[in-house]
Amino acid sequence: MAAEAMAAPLAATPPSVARPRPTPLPPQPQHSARPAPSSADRRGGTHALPAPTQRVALPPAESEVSCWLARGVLADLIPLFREEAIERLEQLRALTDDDLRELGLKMGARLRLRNALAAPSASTSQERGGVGGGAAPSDAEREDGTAGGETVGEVGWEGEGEGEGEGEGEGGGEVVGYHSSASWGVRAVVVDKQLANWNDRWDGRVPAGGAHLPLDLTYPGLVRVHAAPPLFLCDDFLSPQECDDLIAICTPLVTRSKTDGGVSEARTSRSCHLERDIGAAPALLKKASRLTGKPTAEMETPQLARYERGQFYRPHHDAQDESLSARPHSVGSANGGQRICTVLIYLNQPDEGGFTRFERLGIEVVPRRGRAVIFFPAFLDGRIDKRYLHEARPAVQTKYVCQIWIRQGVIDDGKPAGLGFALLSALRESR
Ligand SMILES: O=C(O)CCC(=O)C(=O)O
Ligand SMILES: [Fe+2]
Repeated sequence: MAAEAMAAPLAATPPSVARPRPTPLPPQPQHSARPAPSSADRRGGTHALPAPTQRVALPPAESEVSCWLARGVLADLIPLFREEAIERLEQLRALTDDDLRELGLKMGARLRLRNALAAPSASTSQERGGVGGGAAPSDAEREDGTAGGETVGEVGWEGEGEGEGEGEGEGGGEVVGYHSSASWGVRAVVVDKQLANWNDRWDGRVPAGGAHLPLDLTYPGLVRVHAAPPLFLCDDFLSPQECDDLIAICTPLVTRSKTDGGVSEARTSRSCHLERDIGAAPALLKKASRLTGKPTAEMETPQLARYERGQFYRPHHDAQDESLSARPHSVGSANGGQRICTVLIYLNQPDEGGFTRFERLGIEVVPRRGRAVIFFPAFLDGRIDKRYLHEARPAVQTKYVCQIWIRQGVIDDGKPAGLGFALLSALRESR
């Protein structure tokens, strides 16, 4: 389904591996004659919001109950409550002992559940801004602040640009800064020429006149580490507690990650999606919103992913590659438009491996707990920016990440939050 294709980034394959055939796409709605203004327009940008969206299912996201159960010793009950569509903690609380017995829960499980619900951690996520209690996993965390890998040099920061409008010329770029301290960790890599000229129908030219989503450059900790195209890091984007919460949620929920064509040998991690309005998601999306100026309704449900030793995500673009699509712009315009910004956050800090490599920029980002990497898979107008080809290098130790993909416009996920969507659409229409 088209929306799933967008929610799971397109996997691209190196030349030695057969390229997966683009998934045939269902008929797509046409752009409306009069697109509504986008948030960027309101900020003075020039791009147009994609057509009113078609209601297309997004990948299934985990419910509040699943996330809460996942945090404690109750993960075994997730399938049961999923099956019964018990999604909110208040629904769970309303179940009587008889109800639970009827659902087939043994006395031991009923007791565990009752005790867990009585604990302070069982207040709703909205009240707490987090998800239930339970010990966070202790894997792969380092407190000494170091990260593996050789760092090849140090240069001073050359100031921060405005994050857009540099999109002309050849695909090369300039690393404006990386730090010699490995704990800081952006390192230059020798660009693999084959990948740099890799056969994704990119001739090395960057579309003229392209602008990227502007960021709030005053966001605490935001640093531009690559000039053109811009690539930003933001350390401590998430606190250690927020990272631990997300890791704890994702551990029992993840299933094999998919790409545009479903399960693929190009992407071997496991992942899940969180509802936008429950658990840790709202706080997470709020930060992304502050950073990008985009409303959370224009963000996909956050994804959590886990890589075990040896798992990877081969070079790919996060945006729909129109040149590979049978219907240019189709997936993007179907619901929310193209992905124009990726906020990738590392939730833990492996000692080695798991770097995010941008081969065409000649840099690798070192995973560091709480660090966000921000880049722009497509320009504001929806054209893909192929300079951001990237991959997750094979993990050596378990690695956890969280991804937030921001679209050109509002995503209609068919959820009650659709009220917000409807209001926003109405507001935009009336302008
Ligand atoms: O895990 C990483 O380092 C990169 C993940 C990624 O590129 C993706 O999920 O689209
Ligand atoms: Fe990606």
